This record gives sequence, C-alpha cells and structure tokens, in this order.
Amino acid sequence: MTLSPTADVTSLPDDPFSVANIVDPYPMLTRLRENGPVTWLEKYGVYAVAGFEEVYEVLTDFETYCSSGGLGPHDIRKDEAWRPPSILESDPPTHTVMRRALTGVINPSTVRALRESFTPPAEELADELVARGEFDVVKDLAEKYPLRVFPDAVGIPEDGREHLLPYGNMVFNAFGPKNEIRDRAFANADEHSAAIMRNCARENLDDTGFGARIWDRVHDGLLTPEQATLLVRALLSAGVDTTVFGIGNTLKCLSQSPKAWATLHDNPALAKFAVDEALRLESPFQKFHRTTTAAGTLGGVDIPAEEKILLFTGAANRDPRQWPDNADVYDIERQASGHVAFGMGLHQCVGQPIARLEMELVLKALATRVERIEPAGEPVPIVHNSLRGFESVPVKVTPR
Ligand SMILES: O=C(O)c1ccc(-c2ccccn2)cc1
Repeated sequence: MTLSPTADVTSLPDDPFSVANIVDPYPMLTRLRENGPVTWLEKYGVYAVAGFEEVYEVLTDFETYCSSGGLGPHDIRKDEAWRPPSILESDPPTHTVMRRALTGVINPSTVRALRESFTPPAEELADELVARGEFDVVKDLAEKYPLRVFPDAVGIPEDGREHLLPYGNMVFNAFGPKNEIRDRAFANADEHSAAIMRNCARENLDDTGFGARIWDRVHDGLLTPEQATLLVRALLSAGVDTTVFGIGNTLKCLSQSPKAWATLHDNPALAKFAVDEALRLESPFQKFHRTTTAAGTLGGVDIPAEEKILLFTGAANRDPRQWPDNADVYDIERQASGHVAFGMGLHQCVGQPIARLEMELVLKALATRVERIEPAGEPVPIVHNSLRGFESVPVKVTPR
C-alpha cells in the first residue's frame, strides 16, 4: 500500500523507465536534481533521489534504507521475488557473513594475481581490431573480452557460457518495473536460470577458480551450501554485463574526445583516470531501489517507513554541486574518484577490483596501439531498466 506523499515533497510526472528517458536520461535527471532533494514519482509511487549528497546518505545509511526489500520497485518480502534473494538483497547480520566470505575470496591481492592471465586476451583482441582499422567497440571488444577472462576466473565450464549475458540482462532489468523491457529480458528465463544455477554447483566448478574458493568456506563452516551457491550466482549475475557496459561506455567517451585519447596515448598509466571519469559520466549502473525501515527525513523531506526510494546513482555522478566545472563533460584530467558508480558503503561492489583490472587492461592494450580513435557512426543506446550502455559504438582507429 503506498501512502500519499507527505506535504513537503514535490511531485513530477516523469517516467524514468520510458524508452525516451532511457535513451537520453540526462535532461530528466537534471530536472530531478533541480526539483529538490526528493521527488515523488507519481507513475510508480516511489521517492526519487538524484542529488549526490542525498544518494550518498541513502547508500551509507543501510539501517534506515535497507536492501532486504530488494532493488526493484516492489518489496520482495511482500511480493514474490523472481529468484531466492542473495547478498545483494540482504542486510546485517545475514549480509555480514556472506560479505566476509566474498571479500576473503575477491580482494586486491587475489585480483592482482589475475593480471598475468587477463593481459594476453586484451592484447590479442587489440591487435586484431587495430589491424581491421574499423570495428564496433561493443560487439567486437566489450562483449568479447570479459567473456574471455571472467568465466575462467570463476571456474565455470565452457558449456553454458552463452547464458551469462542474457542472465545478467534478466537480473538487472528486474531492478525496474514489470514493463515490456523486463518482459523481453525474461523471454527464456527458465533456460538461462537453469544453466547458471548448474554452474554454481561445486561439482561443476574447477578447483582453481573463485567459485571453488567460495565453496571452501562451506567446508570450514563459515557458509551453508545454499549461501555458497548464491554467492557463486552473485558472481555470475554481476560480473559480466556490468563490465561489458563499463568497457563500452569508457571507449564511447574516449572515441568522442580526441584530446582525452591523445592524453591517454601519451601516458597509458592514465587508464585508471579515463575509466573513473567514464564511470562517473556514463555510469553503467544508473538506478535501483532501497526500502525505508522507519519514518525519517532526507534533505528535509519527510519519508514514511516501508517506502521505496529510487536512487539515481547515474544522476548523482553528474551533480554539478559535486563536480563543479562542467559535470556533463568527459574530462580525463578530472578527479572523478569518489563517484558512486560502484555504490558506496556496506554493499559497495565486491567485484570492483576485477572490473577495474579488465577495463584498465583493455584501455592500455588499445592506447599503446592506437594513435587516434574516432566515431564511425552514432552510438546506439541499449533500452534497459537499470543499466546504461550501447548496442553498438562503431569506431575508426589509426594505428600508432
Ligand atoms: O547477489 C547477486 O545475485 C547480485 C549481486 C550484485 C549485483 C550487482 C548489482 C549492481 C552492480 C553490480 N553487481 C547483482 C546481483
């Protein structure tokens, strides 16, 4: 039951899940930020939060704004969840043991060990594509590279990997309303889910990957078999689509900024800054929900308990109050760190070091081989309920 909004919140009729607002979200996001700290979205009966300060407050106050209601617009504790909840849809104390297990397996030191095996595929792909001179950043690189390295790092079999992108597409579209976009993603849901769940079982995981390391924590009593299964599912849910979009969005920004590419080409060590600025400007993960556990106020606006808050992390990352000089412009020299593209606080992305390694290696492989990159056609945005990315980003490259 959705209570009517309290007196001091203003309403907007905008539909953040309309095709128009997905294809070009930024005018609407500016309207939301300028409308005030919290906006009542009449169409969905949720409170929209788009300013950096308020988004940051919601992300870091996990007690008032909980995750166990799920990241979609309906509370999964009241409506049927489409799949058993896992670490993403959990709060302390349940969350604590799963997070401890996962960070024991995936952390800067275990990810550093991946650099050696993650580098050759990036360089082979870069060699191939630079030789071609013209290619599609998304179809020929962003959708290929993560699938060359990440499934092996988790330790899943070759068989069934074609379900990874479609499954991630379901997971992330499920953070939006039950609309056509979500329905299309769920067209072959059972087939994708069955294939992914098979690869979460210990017997289907090789002995060297992240999956087996998670299962080790069952043998030492930290996790139940159900928790281990769901943590491997978390890796397979979250570890592909987001990095595909991260690579695509970063190269889309760079292909449209000759100055930025020249700076990166002259100093490939700037790859990290090029990535952070792209994740700020075109955040792959644009929006998702939290649920209030008690009545409170946010930015001076009263919000009742058990209400859904729609967090626009993509809008927060473009807040001019946080990035004063031209927040809407790609500037590789900008100090973009501090953005919320990987979330913030308790649920901050565990896979962040893996995603960063993948994006850094792809950028360095291209930056050392390519003198100039330029658009060879208009990028085509993907129509998606929570992720921002492109179907295609055609480019033309001039070898060094
Ligand atoms: O526990 C899961 O299944 C799960 C965990 C994390 C995510 C996620 C969401 C947004 C960005 C990156 N990761 C999705 C699913």
